[in-house]
Amino acid sequence: MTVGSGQVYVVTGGCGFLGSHLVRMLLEHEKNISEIRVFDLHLDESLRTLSNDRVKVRLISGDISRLEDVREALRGSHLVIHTASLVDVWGRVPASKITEVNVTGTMNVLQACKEEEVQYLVYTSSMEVVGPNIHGDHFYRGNEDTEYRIYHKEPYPLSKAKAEKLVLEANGAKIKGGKLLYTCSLRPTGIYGEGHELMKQFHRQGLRTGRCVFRAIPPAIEHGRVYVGNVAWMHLLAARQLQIHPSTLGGQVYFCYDSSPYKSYEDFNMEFLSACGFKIIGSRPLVPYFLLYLLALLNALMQWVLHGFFTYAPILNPYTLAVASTTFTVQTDKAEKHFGYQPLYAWEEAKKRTITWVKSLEVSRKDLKDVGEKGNYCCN
Ligand SMILES: NC(=O)c1ccc[n+]([C@@H]2O[C@H](COP(=O)([O-])OP(=O)(O)OC[C@H]3O[C@@H](n4cnc5c(N)ncnc54)[C@H](O)[C@@H]3O)[C@@H](O)[C@H]2O)c1
Ligand SMILES: C[C@@H](CO)CCC[C@@H](C)[C@H]1CC[C@H]2[C@@H]3[C@H](O)C=C4C[C@@H](O)CC[C@]4(C)[C@H]3CC[C@]12C
Repeated sequence: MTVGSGQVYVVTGGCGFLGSHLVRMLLEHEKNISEIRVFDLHLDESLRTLSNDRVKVRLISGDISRLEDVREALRGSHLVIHTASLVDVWGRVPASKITEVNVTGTMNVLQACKEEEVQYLVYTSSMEVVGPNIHGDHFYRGNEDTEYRIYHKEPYPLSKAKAEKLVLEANGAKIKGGKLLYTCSLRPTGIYGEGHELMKQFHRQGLRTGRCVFRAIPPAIEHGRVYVGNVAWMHLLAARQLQIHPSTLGGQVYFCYDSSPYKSYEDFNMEFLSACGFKIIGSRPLVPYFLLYLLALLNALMQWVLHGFFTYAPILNPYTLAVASTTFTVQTDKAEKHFGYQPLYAWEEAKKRTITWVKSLEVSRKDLKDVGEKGNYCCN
């Protein structure tokens, strides 16, 4: 295999949901690279096979919270896309671990950039660095300048906000050799698409309830969603343009957006699940909000009681309920203005791809155990 003399990109968390899409996106659309280093705690060996004549995909097993691992991965590279993170809003992982990976890990990436002379860093942040807040203030089609009462209490958003602040503060810092470091931060809303773990859970849950989804959230609550392919595309463009126009992109934050429709979390999921015969029951929530809130509180109490015996971490807790029940949607064109971003996938294409993937879950489940739901496999 002959590999050219292009740039070397490091993708931390490159085996994750977003990370693996990003690696594929770089391979297909970024002509200027000769090596992609996929740095992750848990390696997905299938990515190795993506190497081609032009680009080598190198899998590096390492822990972002260990500076030495990060330094080694970054040595001799040109640019880092830092997506590695512990994504947990359910209490599956202790808060200290989330901080260690998300905050200390990001400090390590910054430190390694300085010591290993890597000039460019694109950070995957989250809408959660802004909100929704626990007061339930709606953020209705806002942009990067919209005023909002930012209030963080939960470990995940708190850690993402701290990490993003560190990343932005590091913009313009001197690195070894005297050059400057340039950083920017991308803030996706709820990402969806092929490989989305939570969608798998909702799909499994729906099969258990006879392909019925019981409406819990008022349909008027808008929840921002963005297709994973477009998030990856925006990372690619940001990485490219950060090097060409560092003074424009450096130190900036950008929401990740595309043409996905503004809908409630449940109605949006139904865009895909309905293609597999799922139905949403109720045009309004079937359970009053206060009961749902009590259930969420009960779940939190159970988690606390059972702590030490086993990890009880159901999908519904007071925080996830607050996020799902508060409008948070983005309408902006900052990324378009600053670096020419336009979604690569139109909504219809993103939807088609996601439906194909959701349908493939049905096939694999059927192959696995032929679950005795015969006749229920009624994908259109
Ligand atoms: N999923 C979403 O809806 C969403 C929305 C906004 C932002 N984000 C952000 O996007 C990024 C990617 O999220 P995702 O949904 O693909 O999550 P993911 O869990 O699928 O991917 C994260 C990856 O990071 C790796 N990782 C975790 N701890 C590590 C460690 N100590 N060292 C090295 N690697 C480690 C994991 O193994 C995993 O492959 C994260 O930064 C997340 O905060 C996600
Ligand atoms: C009340 C339930 C009835 O069906 C629905 C609960 C749904 C919640 C579990 C999810 C609703 C919104 C999600 C979050 C959002 O999409 C954005 C996120 C940002 C990202 O950085 C991490 C994931 C998440 C926090 C995501 C998590 C799951 C929800 C809270």
